[in-house]
Amino acid sequence: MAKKPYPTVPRQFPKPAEIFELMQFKTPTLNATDRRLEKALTIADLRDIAKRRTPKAAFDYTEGAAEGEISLARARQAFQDVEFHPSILRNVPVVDTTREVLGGTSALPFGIAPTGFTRLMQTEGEIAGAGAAAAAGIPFTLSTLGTTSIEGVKGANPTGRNWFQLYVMRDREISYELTRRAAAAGFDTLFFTVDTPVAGARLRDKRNGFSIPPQLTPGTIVNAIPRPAWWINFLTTPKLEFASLSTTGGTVGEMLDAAMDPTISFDDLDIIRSMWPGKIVVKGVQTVEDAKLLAARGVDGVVLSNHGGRQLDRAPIPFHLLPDVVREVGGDLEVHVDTGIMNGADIVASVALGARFTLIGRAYLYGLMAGGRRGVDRTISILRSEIERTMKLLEVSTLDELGPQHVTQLARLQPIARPVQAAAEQAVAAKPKSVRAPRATAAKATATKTATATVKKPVARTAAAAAKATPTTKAAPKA
Ligand SMILES: Cc1cc2nc3c(=O)[nH]c(=O)nc-3n(C[C@H](O)[C@H](O)[C@H](O)COP(=O)(O)O)c2cc1C
Repeated sequence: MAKKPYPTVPRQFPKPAEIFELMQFKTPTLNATDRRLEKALTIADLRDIAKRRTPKAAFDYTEGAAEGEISLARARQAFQDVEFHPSILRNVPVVDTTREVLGGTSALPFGIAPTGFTRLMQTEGEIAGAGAAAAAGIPFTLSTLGTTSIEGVKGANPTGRNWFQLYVMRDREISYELTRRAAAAGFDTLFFTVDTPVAGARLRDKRNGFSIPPQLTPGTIVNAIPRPAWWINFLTTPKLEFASLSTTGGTVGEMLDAAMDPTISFDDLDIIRSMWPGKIVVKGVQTVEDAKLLAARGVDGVVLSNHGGRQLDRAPIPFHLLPDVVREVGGDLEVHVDTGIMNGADIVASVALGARFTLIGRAYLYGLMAGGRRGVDRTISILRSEIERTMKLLEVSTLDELGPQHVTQLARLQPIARPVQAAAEQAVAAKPKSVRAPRATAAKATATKTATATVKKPVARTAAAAAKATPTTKAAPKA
């Protein structure tokens, strides 16, 4: 045979031992839920499973946000627009993900956010959430609109950390009584939610005709056929209802509107604070100015949050607020952040920019809908491995080593407040000062002044945003 003009790999007969080596099959997972969950590698995968298994109205109630759902989309986008700056050769064989938060420890830098009507998503509801949190060593937050009682959650997480989220309602006594019960049950922190003076417009609920309690219509029956497990769970477990409130029917939005009080104020915060023996955190802070007011009032923490986009649409992106708020009040109180977290790397980025802690809402609920308690365990384990992997790739061994040098927030939408203010300032400067304005003009001048003052704050933020890295300066680490 003619010699080949290039080197070749020698050929042989297949060896049985080598074939056998290739045939080491994995023992099959017998439990169907585990089998399903094993295939979920990301929170987005859990979401896909959740969507297949949950009736449309319940899934949409969970996944949906307010109006055009722009707040949520932007918050998620902001996390995707993170650029990380890894260090190298720092010898990091293991990472420590524990975090001191609000006077206690959490094994991971996130906890489970308060969510209302949770047993709608899957019948195990808060019991699954609190149990999974207990197993993982992270805090669980029970909502005022929860479907399991304060004492029921304590039973599911007897030795771990439980937090209680409070809505101050029209009937103040209901809120005061819940506060007393949560304190008596040993919940260590109260989250006072302030972004819900009225309900946001959850249009999916309206379109789906979703009401409390859920009603059977021809549409829901057709939708139920491919989702028998959810219905079997629903019909064979205790009635789905709010554990701490009696409801009057209608959508969740209509119920919220009936229960909430748009007149709540800082005085209510002071009253609740005087009643609560533990730590108090205000959830739903959306401006630097409000964070400063709260720091001056001595609260223990704030959650930068727009309620997962379920309240005001086109609200500020909490993750973008983070550096400014941390700079202004980070020395006085703990700054937490939520809305849009779908990946452990989102949590790492938040910690790097100064968040003491983060909360997960839908990421937890997707797991719950995908597989009850096991699904929530899966959510936590996915996020844990993403956090650990990101830390190892950044070559930091503790969360405290993370800093702004590790993250650039790439700007996508630039505020245009600056030219507006510049024009207003120019107009004021152009006015001859020596001429005494007649009455009407004086009134106009005052109006211009007010307009200038109101655009000033966004401009200050604009300047801060501009100082953040933009796509053109993206290689520069954030100061
Ligand atoms: C279905 C659902 C119900 C919620 N219910 C409450 C609630 O009762 N009280 C509250 O303070 N926040 C509530 N939230 C907001 C969450 O606590 C959290 O701020 C939000 O989910 C974070 O955004 P994410 O879902 O993108 O993680 C709810 C969120 C969802 C998705």
